[in-house]
Amino acid sequence: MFAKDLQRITVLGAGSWGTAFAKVLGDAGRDVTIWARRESVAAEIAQEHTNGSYLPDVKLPSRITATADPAAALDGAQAVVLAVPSQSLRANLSAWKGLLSPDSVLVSLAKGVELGTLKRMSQVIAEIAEVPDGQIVVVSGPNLAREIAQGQPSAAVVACSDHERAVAVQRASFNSYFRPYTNTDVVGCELGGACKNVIALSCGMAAGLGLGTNTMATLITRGLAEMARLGTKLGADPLTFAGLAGVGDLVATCSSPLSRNRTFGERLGRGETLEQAQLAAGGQVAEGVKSCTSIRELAMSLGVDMPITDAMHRVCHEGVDPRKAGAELLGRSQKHEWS
Ligand SMILES: NC(=O)C1=CN([C@@H]2O[C@H](COP(=O)(O)OP(=O)(O)OC[C@H]3O[C@@H](n4cnc5c(N)ncnc54)[C@H](O)[C@@H]3O)[C@@H](O)[C@H]2O)C=CC1
Ligand SMILES: O=C(CO)COP(=O)(O)O
Repeated sequence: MFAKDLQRITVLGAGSWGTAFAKVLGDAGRDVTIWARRESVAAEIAQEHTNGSYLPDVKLPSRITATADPAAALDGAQAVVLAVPSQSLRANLSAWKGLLSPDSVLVSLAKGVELGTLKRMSQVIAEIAEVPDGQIVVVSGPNLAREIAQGQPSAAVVACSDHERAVAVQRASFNSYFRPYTNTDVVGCELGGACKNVIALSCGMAAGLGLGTNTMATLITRGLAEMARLGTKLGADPLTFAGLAGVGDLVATCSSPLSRNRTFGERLGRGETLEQAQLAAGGQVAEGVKSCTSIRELAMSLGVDMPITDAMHRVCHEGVDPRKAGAELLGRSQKHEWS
């Protein structure tokens, strides 16, 4: 039986969002332990209550502790928040598997689709942790880590096929600046989160090319159309894409200079190479760079047309010039808005 009042929560991953979400939980009155890969980051969080590498100038609640030892971090956890990048979730979770309590609620923060398997993060978690879908909760929405860590108001979606578990995570994360809504459409929420990173790359690229608001709005709206096409083909509720995990996150990520994906795209648009943009990202993850390939493959396998995603894959991985990719997008055969 899972605990309806999730009091002891472990966050695995001390990057931007893992740390900001730990703060959300701490500010909601929960006892939080963060696992950090680096000893120095764990020590800084535990002793100074800061994580300067990822969230400079943010003070964390003193009730948050941290360790670099996963066994110590997971001891007694009623919920485990997975806050590592999508493409490393499988390897990390495989290493932690034997340390998880069978009843823990597993909360996924990652926004991506796995290369090779083309699986959503909750599918990877179900496979590796060998837990039923109803034990996995997805958090998604317009949640730029820096703004949330500063206590700026934001809402999110907490999605789980088991409504009671979604409610438990909703209660555990609700505070004066963070307002989570429940949803049972896990597929739609996960695809919204993964696909918007790719569209944010395209918006950044357009900005880097010196293009303005009309282009941006076009990419956001047509990006929404293509993610909804993929989602509904996979059984998602079309309404989800009109919500926080769809249009909400698209608008935030595509328009904010804080977005790593948008920033990455902007560098490519200005003429930097993939390697230069990666170097400038300083190790922080821009998920869209890999997800454009996995989402494109997933769409192709289902016969779903995703032209912006396809263009991003070709720019990032086939050396196509952003200007040429843009011209090709515009020159596609003419069609009805909803066909
Ligand atoms: N930063 C944000 O504003 C938001 C991020 N997300 C999603 O949350 C997930 C985690 O993102 P962030 O915390 O921002 O990432 P980040 O790059 O800031 O931190 C990643 C964390 O994972 C750890 N890690 C463990 N194994 C790793 C490996 N093999 N490679 C790289 N890092 C590894 C790193 O040490 C670090 O603590 C991503 O899927 C991202 O799309 C979702 C909402 C908001
Ligand atoms: O997911 C996010 C906001 O909701 C963060 O976007 P970036 O990963 O592009 O920074």
